[in-house]
Amino acid sequence: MTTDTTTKDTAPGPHAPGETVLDARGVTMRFGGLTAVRNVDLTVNSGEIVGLIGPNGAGKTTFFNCLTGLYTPTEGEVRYKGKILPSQSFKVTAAGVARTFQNIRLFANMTVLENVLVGRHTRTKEGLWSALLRGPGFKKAEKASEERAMELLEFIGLAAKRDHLARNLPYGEQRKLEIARALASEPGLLLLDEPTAGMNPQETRATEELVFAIRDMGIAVLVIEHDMRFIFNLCDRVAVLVQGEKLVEGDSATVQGDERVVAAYLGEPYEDAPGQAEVAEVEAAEAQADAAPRKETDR
Ligand SMILES: Nc1ncnc2c1ncn2[C@@H]1O[C@H](COP(=O)(O)OP(=O)(O)OP(=O)(O)O)[C@@H](O)[C@H]1O
Repeated sequence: MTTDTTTKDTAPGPHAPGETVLDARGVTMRFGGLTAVRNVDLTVNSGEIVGLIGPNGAGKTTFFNCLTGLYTPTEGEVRYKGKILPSQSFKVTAAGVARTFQNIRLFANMTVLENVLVGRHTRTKEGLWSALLRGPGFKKAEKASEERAMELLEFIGLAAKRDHLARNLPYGEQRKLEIARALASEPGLLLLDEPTAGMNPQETRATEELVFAIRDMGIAVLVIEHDMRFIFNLCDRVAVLVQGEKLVEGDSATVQGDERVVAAYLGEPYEDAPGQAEVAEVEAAEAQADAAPRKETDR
C-alpha cells in the first residue's frame, strides 16, 4: 500500500488539523408524511473518523443523501469547510466530498482502471463524457490522470487487476474499487455507506486498515456501518440515529455504555422509556413465581 498524498489538477487541497470539515445543522428530511431525518446536527473535523450507526430504517442513508446533494434537505443546512454545499451531487463531489453507496455502483463492463479514471472527471478539465469517449482533450490529460489512478490502485491493492472488468472482481474487491473511485476525486471528506457489507472477517479487518490509511492521507471520514466491532475499533466519534433523530453522540466507550443505544438495538426499554412500568410489572410477577415453592409434580 503506498501512501502518496499528492493532490493534483483542481483538487481542493489539504486542510488544517482540527478544522471543521463537515458541519450539518438542523438537517430534516421529510417524504410526504414521513420524517426520515429530524433536526440532526453533525460535525466531522479533519483527521477524524466519525461513525453513524442506528437500526434499520433509522435514516442514516437518507442523511448521507442530504449531505451529498442527492436530496435537498427539507430544513437545515450543510457546510463543507464553511461553505454551504450545492444541491447537485456532482457539484458536491467537485467541492471535495466523495461517497460510496450501500449498493455497489461501478461501471460493470469497464475495467478497474477505467472506473477510477471516471472518478477523476471532477478533477480534470475534460469532464465525464470526454473521459468516457476518450476524446482529444482527454488523451492530453490522460497520462497524468492514469498515473494518479494507478497510485490509487496501488494504495487500494488492485493495481495488478487494472485491466480486469469490474464485474469480474470478487465482491470485496468491488467495494475496494468503489473506494478507489471515490478517492480519485481527491476529496477532503469521504462518506462510506456500509463499506464492509457482505465481507468476510478478514476483508473487514483489511477495510479497517484501509480506512485508517485514508484518514492518515488527510481525508476525514464519515462511515455508516452495521458491524459494531468495525465501528467501535475505527471511529473517534460515533453518532447514533434512531427513528431519524440523533439519540447519542460520543466516543466508542461512551456510546457502547449508553443504555439507550442498547435499548434502541435490542428493543429493550430504558429508564423512563414508554412501557417500562409494564416490564417492571412482568418482572415482579416472574420473580414472585420463581420464589414460590414448587409443587411435587413440577419437579
Ligand atoms: N425516497 C424515499 N421516499 C420515501 N421514504 C423513504 C425514501 N428513502 C427512505 N425512506 C424512508 O425513510 C426511512 C429511513 O430510511 P433510510 O434508508 O435512510 O434508513 P437507514 O438507517 O439507512 O436504514 P438501513 O440501515 O436499513 O439502510 C425509512 O422509513 C425509509 O423507508
